[in-house]
Amino acid sequence: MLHSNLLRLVARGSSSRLMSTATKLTTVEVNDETGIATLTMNRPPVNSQNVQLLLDLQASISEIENNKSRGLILTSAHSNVFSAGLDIFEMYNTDVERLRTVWTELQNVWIALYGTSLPTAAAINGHAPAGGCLLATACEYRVMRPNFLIGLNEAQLGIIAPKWLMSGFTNVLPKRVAERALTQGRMFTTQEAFEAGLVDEIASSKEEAVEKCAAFIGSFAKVNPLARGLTKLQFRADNIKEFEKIREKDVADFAALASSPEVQKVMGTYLENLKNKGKK
Ligand SMILES: CC/C=C\C/C=C\C/C=C\C/C=C/C(=O)SCCNC(=O)CCNC(=O)[C@H](O)C(C)(C)COP(=O)(O)OP(=O)(O)OC[C@H]1O[C@@H](n2cnc3c(N)ncnc32)[C@H](O)[C@@H]1OP(=O)(O)O
Repeated sequence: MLHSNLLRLVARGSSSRLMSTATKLTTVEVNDETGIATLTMNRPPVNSQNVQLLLDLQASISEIENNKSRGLILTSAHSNVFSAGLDIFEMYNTDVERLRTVWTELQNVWIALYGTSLPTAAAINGHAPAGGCLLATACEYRVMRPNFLIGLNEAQLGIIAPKWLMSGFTNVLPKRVAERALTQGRMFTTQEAFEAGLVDEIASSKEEAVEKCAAFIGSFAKVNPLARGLTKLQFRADNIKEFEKIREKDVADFAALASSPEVQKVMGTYLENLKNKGKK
């Protein structure tokens, strides 16, 4: 019998191990040769981030930190979407407590990923709007497949992303480019994202994206891991401190904003458009 919380299984041949987790919406596979863990989001159809996916992501990040992996690659099990961002269905017509939980768990995932000392990279094998872009930009390196879209489109939805949520984005883009993109709610094509520096490389397949991410993580092979990790965290310390200061208030602000009739109306219209898109 497989125990869901501790067994390590031989998954594909002898070169990688699927680390069993208590989770269902993410999997963790560690490459035996490189020691790098691949964390795959698997919530069909578009990895929209409901509370369960956010909890599973946290559990998988902890597992990777605890199993002495050399780095973490975040990717998606789906062919054309990395993650569609927060699950709008879960935020629509719900109570304030649920909204507080959604936001608290989004914060928890972000800080776990942004604040890990492990080397991290995102193999972006599909669209990455809003919360999808948030996860990708929490990583240190991004490789994306062609002809997809990535960006923080909140302004287009009439909503405001808090500063911590933008900080991965503003870390990697020049201030002027970031300001314009955020105020426009701009979605970048893969090529545009590459030219702007939002993604570091383009790969023609998911496998190639994962390989390029592994090569980035491998580039630290000769660097002392403690020195590397502490240096990374010094770069991120200001954003993390700012976030910790406003964390509680941010949950209250989000719950108030997302439960307001105006934003609920935006969500309703948005969901209608998404549903109608499927019928066209
Ligand atoms: C509107 C938000 C309001 C308030 C929040 C307030 C403040 C928060 C500030 C910032 C934090 C972050 C917020 C977010 O992340 S909000 C989510 C933003 N996401 C998007 O705008 C992406 C929407 N989706 C798409 O653009 C496309 O689906 C996508 C390009 C990802 C994939 O396209 P594709 O053609 O492959 O699939 P679709 O047919 O469009 O979708 C398939 C299926 O999935 C459902 N779907 C898509 N996205 C979501 C989602 N984010 N949440 C829930 N469900 C989603 C879609 O309805 C389809 O369902 P079905 O018709 O049943 O098959």
